Amino acid sequence: MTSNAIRGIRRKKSTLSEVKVAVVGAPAVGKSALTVRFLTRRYIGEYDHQSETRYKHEILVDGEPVLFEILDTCSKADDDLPSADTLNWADGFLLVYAITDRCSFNFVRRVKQALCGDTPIALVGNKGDMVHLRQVSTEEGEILAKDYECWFGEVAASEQVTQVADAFLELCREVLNVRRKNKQSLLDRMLGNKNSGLRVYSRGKSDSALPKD
Ligand SMILES: Nc1nc2c(ncn2[C@@H]2O[C@H](COP(=O)(O)OP(=O)(O)OP(=O)(O)O)[C@@H](O)[C@H]2O)c(=O)[nH]1
Repeated sequence: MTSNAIRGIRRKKSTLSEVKVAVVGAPAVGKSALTVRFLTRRYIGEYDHQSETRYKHEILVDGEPVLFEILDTCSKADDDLPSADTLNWADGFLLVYAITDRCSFNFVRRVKQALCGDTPIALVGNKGDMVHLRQVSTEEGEILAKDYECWFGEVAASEQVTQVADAFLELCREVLNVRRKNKQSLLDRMLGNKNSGLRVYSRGKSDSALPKD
C-alpha cells in the first residue's frame, strides 16, 4: 500500500463523526419499520422484537463520513417513556408517531418534555399511506415542529425509501450542526476569556476628532 493511501485511510478515520440516534415513539408506530427501511431500503411488515435493538451503519452525509448508531427503542405501553439511559445515550432523537393514532402524537409530546431544550430532534408522522384512518392532521404536525424548531415530515415506511432516509439524514445534520455550534461557542468563550485583559485599539477618524490639548 502506498504512503498516500495509508494517509488517506488515517485521515478518513480521524474525521469520521459518530452520531447516536434513538428512534422513539409509542408502541406500533413503525419505529422498527422505519429503521430497517433506512438501513436496508427494505420494508419488513411484521417485525417481532421484545427489546431494543442497536445498529451501526456508516454513510456519507453531505460528503462527510458518519458512523451512525441507531437505537430502535421498544416501548411496551403508551406511558412507557424512554429510559434515562436512552435519554443520556443519544445525540439526537427521531420522534415518531403514526398519523392514524392520536395517542402516539401525545406520546411524542411527553417524550419532548423529558428532553433538554437544545437536544436535536426530528419529528416524523409515519403511516402516511393510511390517510383514510388519519387522526392527526399534517397541519398539527407542522405546528408542533415549528414549536420544537425541528424538521418534520409525514412518511410511509411501507412505501417510501428516500423520504424515510431524509428523516434520518436531517436529524444527523442537526446533530452535527449543534455539535459544531457548541464547539465554536466553547472556542469563543476560551478566546474571549483570553482576550478579556486586552484593550482593543483601532485607529480611525475619531482619533483626529479628539480635542487636542
Ligand atoms: N400501513 C402502514 N403500516 C406500517 C407502516 N409502518 C409500520 N407499519 C405497520 O405497523 C406495525 C408496527 O410496526 P413496527 O415497525 O413493529 O412498529 P414499532 O413502533 O417498532 O413497534 P414496537 O417496537 O412494538 O413499539 C406493523 O404491523 C407494521 O407493518 C407504514 O408506513 N404504513
